[in-house]
Amino acid sequence: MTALGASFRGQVTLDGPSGTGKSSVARAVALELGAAYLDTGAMYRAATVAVLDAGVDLDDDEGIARVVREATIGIGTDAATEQVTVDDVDVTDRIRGSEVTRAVSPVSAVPAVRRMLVDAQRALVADADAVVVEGRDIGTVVLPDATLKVYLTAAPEARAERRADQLGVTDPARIAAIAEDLRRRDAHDSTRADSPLRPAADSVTVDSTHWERHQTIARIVELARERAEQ
Ligand SMILES: Nc1ncnc2c1ncn2[C@@H]1O[C@H](COP(=O)(O)OP(=O)(O)O)[C@@H](O)[C@H]1O
Ligand SMILES: Nc1ccn([C@@H]2O[C@H](COP(=O)(O)OP(=O)(O)O)[C@@H](O)[C@H]2O)c(=O)n1
Repeated sequence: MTALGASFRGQVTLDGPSGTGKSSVARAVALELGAAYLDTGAMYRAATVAVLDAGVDLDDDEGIARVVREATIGIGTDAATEQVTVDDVDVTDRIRGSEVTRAVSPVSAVPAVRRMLVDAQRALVADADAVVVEGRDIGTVVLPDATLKVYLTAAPEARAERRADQLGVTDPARIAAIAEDLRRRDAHDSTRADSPLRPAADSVTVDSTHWERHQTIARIVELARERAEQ
């Protein structure tokens, strides 16, 4: 049957390092496929807000796990809206701030935190006929039987430039600091013991270095429709 206009049923996972375009691309792919959407990074960021507000040390794995267990993280699966809450307080803007960005990798490396959030992620998408889920371990751990697994990459310079543009930063010294921050977080995410960032064996790598955003979106929609028809 023809792919054009056909409704998509299945799961698409999008993993990759920071600044490759996962969030913006995944949301657009979900809208185009008429699918639900889950930003798992936003969940780890919300957990980090709870940890920071509790004043727990970032070396204290047990303390971190206790705070995250007691926090109620609210996140929707509608690609058209973005709202994240912690204990009913809206943290949608705060989770993108530099304080949270600096602390999120150590919080997300705590195995007990990952177990809680992975369970929550599976529950959130369990009833969806079609869903796009993005993060670091979605194809490898959260949804190992997904219809299509994409590993999104881009050259480090392109990623830093995109993040700088997104934040409205033009000063070369600040762009260099953003690049260093991405490098440090990717190294932390890729080398942690529990569910490190890596491509799933059955993933398709999409390199967006020389592509416009719309080209990346079109390629992933095409791959998803092809896969769903097989
Ligand atoms: N292919 C692309 N070319 C140029 N800019 C892009 C591309 N993909 C995404 N962007 C931009 O890069 C920035 C970072 O994207 P984002 O979706 O936040 O990445 P991630 O979720 O992987 O960290 C956004 O401003 C986005 O619009
Ligand atoms: N599935 C996921 C998603 C995010 N994360 C963690 O959460 C952090 C923030 O994820 P994000 O997707 O919001 O980050 P960006 O790529 O948008 O910068 C990552 O650096 C990881 O440390 C994770 O461990 N597992």
